[in-house]
Amino acid sequence: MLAITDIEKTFFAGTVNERRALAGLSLRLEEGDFVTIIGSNGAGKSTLLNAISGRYTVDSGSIEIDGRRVNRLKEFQRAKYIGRVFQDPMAGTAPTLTIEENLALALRRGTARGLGPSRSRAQRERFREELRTLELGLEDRLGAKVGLLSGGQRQALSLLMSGFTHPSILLLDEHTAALDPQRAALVTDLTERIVSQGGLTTLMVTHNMEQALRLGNRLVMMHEGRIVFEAGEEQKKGLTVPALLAEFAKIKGAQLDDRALLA
Ligand SMILES: Nc1ncnc2c1ncn2[C@@H]1O[C@H](COP(=O)(O)OP(=O)(O)OP(=O)(O)O)[C@@H](O)[C@H]1O
Repeated sequence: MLAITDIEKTFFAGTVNERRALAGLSLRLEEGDFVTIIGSNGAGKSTLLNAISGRYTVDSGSIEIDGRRVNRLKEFQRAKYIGRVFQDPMAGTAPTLTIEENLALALRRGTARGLGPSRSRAQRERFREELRTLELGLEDRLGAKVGLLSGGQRQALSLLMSGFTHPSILLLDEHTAALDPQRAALVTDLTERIVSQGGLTTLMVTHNMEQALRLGNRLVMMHEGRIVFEAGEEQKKGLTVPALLAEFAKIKGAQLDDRALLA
């Protein structure tokens, strides 16, 4: 469960560069909710994810994860509740470690216990099985350094690792945006599978409206640090890209030809 109440974040307050990135935003996700977030450039989407993860502290308001207020916790202290896959494929995995070592680290983080040698063979078999489902041929490359993998392969691995740790909240920050269309489609499919298999409570930022409509059970649109449109489970099923554009056009000052939102 994630409960965000009336959060504010202003960068460079009181200077000519002042930017009010979050302007009294509230959002609540129940266990298993998968919410997609769309919005124009500078709407505050990344700031919202950074506020949840603890990269930025908010100026006011509260953030609760599973009923616990986390405002004062540092990013590394929140990490045990939060999984995150970034736009940059280089960000989510340890490049100098092998695929097996990365997966083992994720698994250990999730279960909080070490593995004896007798379990390591079973563990390796489990990794092979899991990797096979990605259909990227990684099951035969357990000893390969992750730094040698392609962007799509690394994003797929990051998602798999998120499934292992079973975070209270999974944050996906335009995690398919840097991939070519074919790999983006593969990672989108994988996202759907891992989130639904794990019943993960998930927030996904995307500029791709088709993806925002296809994935998740709820959708929110942000503009100028606020949520300006929200579609629940039933409403989302009936939504189309033109309908979303029409909603966006209703917002004061918004341009229908906003390239970022149309992408
Ligand atoms: N570290 C920072 N320092 C100063 N200003 C920032 C910082 N991070 C974000 N901002 C500002 O806060 C506002 C919201 O930015 P944010 O990156 O959250 O938007 P976004 O919705 O993720 O945009 P995009 O779709 O372009 O990634 C913008 O005006 C941005 O310039």
